[in-house]
Amino acid sequence: MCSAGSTPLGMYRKLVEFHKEGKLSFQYIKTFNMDEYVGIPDDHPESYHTYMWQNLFQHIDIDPTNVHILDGNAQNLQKECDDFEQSIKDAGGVDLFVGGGRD
Ligand SMILES: O=P(O)(O)OC[C@H]1O[C@](O)(CO)[C@@H](O)[C@@H]1O
Repeated sequence: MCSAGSTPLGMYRKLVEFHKEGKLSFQYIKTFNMDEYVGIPDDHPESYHTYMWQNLFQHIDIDPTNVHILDGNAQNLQKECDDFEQSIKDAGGVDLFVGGGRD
């Protein structure tokens, strides 16, 4: 479970570094982000989609189908959250939670 914000940035940088040094692969990793803004496009500079791709995902070998970030533009936000919860359960639950700030 990933978060955005300033707290995990240093860790994301280290993960990218380890990957580039050939010490770490994300090939079999599934990620879920804890939140996303409602009503801004995924490619908005402030979205958590943009944050995650710019700071981590585009630099590592993660399979994009293993990246899960809530759709803040879903027609039915409750259903989006419920489906997201189910996807987490289907993936076997959360093994590691990377929080940020006071979360
Ligand atoms: O780590 P920071 O900069 O305090 O940011 C925390 C923010 O990041 C988020 O965790 C984003 O995922 C928010 O929920 C939270 O408000």
